[in-house]
Amino acid sequence: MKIGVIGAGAVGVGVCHYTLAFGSCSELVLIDQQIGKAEGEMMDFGHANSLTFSKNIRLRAGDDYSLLTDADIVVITAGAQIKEGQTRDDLAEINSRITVDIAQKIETVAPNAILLVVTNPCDIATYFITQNTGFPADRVISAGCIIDTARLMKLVSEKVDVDPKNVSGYILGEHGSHCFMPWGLVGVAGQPIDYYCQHNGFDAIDPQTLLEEVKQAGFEIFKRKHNTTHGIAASVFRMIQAITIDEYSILPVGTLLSGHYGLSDVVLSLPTIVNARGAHKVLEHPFSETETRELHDIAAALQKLIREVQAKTGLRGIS
Ligand SMILES: NC(=O)c1ccc[n+]([C@@H]2O[C@H](COP(=O)([O-])OP(=O)(O)OC[C@H]3O[C@@H](n4cnc5c(N)ncnc54)[C@H](O)[C@@H]3O)[C@@H](O)[C@H]2O)c1
Repeated sequence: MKIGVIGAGAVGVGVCHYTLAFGSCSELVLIDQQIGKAEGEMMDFGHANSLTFSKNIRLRAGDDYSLLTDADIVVITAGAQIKEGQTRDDLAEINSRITVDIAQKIETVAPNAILLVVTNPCDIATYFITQNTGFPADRVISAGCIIDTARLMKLVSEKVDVDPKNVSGYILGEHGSHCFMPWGLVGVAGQPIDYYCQHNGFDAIDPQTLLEEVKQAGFEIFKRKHNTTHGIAASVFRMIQAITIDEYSILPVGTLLSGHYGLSDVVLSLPTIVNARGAHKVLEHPFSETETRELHDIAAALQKLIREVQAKTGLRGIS
């Protein structure tokens, strides 16, 4: 298994760290336009190879895409980072150009790779990659709402005093402000969350307040340390594991919809089975009328942004 990471910034290095510490691959390649940054990080990681718990993974770094030849998975984290006061959508034009250019370069050397797109706005970037490269849609996956769902689990766990891993539920839609939370899917140990609170002495949780907390969680971190790294790196590692182990894991990742819920020409996060071949299947859930309307409204908002980016960049998009 050969894994590539594009972008030796905070997120890319975090993904490398998880992969080296907990993952399993024979070769890890870090690419950045700042060649010294990529090389320095890999030299630094390489010193862990001498320690007994470390796997002797071949480490490569540089700015040359031929290093990625025949890579199985490539994680794209390169691009502009949000500045204070900006939203993820403010990066749409610049990062769509950057990520499409990167994906086209990857295609020349690793056409069978599965691409995991992290660069924000990740669902828009993923959309443009599917439209401007030959990668099939099931092999271009946005990290989407995995991190938002992890934040939901953590927030609920703190309110009801349990391990976040015992909290179920999903944030779906866009990784950003256009997301929604099907309340009927939020629960603890199989119990609906309202029932759990009522029977275990906890105050009822207000869904709107909770959703707002989830949306703000990234910005709260950003205000303090000017990036978010550990949660997103762990989310990407979760995707890498689902692929390398052929786990058929159901993850709230973003994929190009083709008729699901009556939607096409947009990348949205929905519970999706991920296996060794990529996004195997998007699950169709019996959402309420309100939730289905929310999903369609989110799709419309993203398609508006796609059209704006298309007009400014000339990238292929919605016809
Ligand atoms: N999807 C998510 O949940 C999520 C979470 C956190 C961050 N992000 C996004 O991930 C991206 C990276 O964040 P970061 O904190 O690592 O940023 P960073 O600024 O620390 O690193 C970005 C790296 O990309 C490199 N780069 C830029 N353009 C490049 C190109 N064309 N080719 C090669 N390398 C290039 C830069 O040299 C830099 O090293 C940002 O877009 C950020 O918004 C997404």
